[in-house]
Amino acid sequence: MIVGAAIISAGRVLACARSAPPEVAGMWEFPGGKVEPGETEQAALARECAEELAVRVEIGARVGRDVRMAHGRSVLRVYAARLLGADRPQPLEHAELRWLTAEELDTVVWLPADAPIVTALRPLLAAGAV
Ligand SMILES: Nc1nc2c([nH]c(=O)n2[C@H]2C[C@H](O)[C@@H](COP(=O)(O)OP(=O)(O)OP(=O)(O)O)O2)c(=O)[nH]1
Repeated sequence: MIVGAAIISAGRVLACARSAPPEVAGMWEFPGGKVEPGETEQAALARECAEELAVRVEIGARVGRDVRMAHGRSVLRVYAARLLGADRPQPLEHAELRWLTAEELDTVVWLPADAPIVTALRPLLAAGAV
C-alpha cells in the first residue's frame, strides 16, 4: 500500500515534483510512500510528511478511489490532510513544491496513477469541501 497526502491550505493543494528516479524525476505527486509493517496508513503519512517536508499534518478523509499501480502489486490511496500549527513544507526530498488551486491542477504533469485522484480532488477543492 502506497499512501499519499493531499495537503490542503487556503483552497490550494500541495503538489511535489519528484527528484528521483530518473524515469519519473520532474513528475508531480502527493507526498507519501509505502506503509511499513505494523504501521497505520495515517501514521505512515505523518512519518512521510515529516521526512519529506518537515511538517506535521492531520489526516482527514479519503480522496478518490484506490488506484492499482501499473505493475499490479501495489495500490495508491490518497487522504486529504491539513498542516498543523504554523508548519510550512520544505522540499527536503523533492525538486520543487507548488500550491495549486483547482484551476491549476492541470498545470503540472502528475504521475500517471494520480490522474483519477486529481480528477476527484478538483471539485472538492473548487467547492472548498476539503
Ligand atoms: N508518494 C507517492 N508515490 C506515488 C504517487 N503516485 C505514484 O504512482 N506513486 C508511486 C511512486 C513510487 O513507485 C511509489 C512510492 O514510492 P516512494 O519512493 O515515494 O515511497 P517510499 O519513500 O516509501 O519508498 P522507498 O524510497 O523507501 O523505497 O508510488 C503519489 O502521488 N505519491
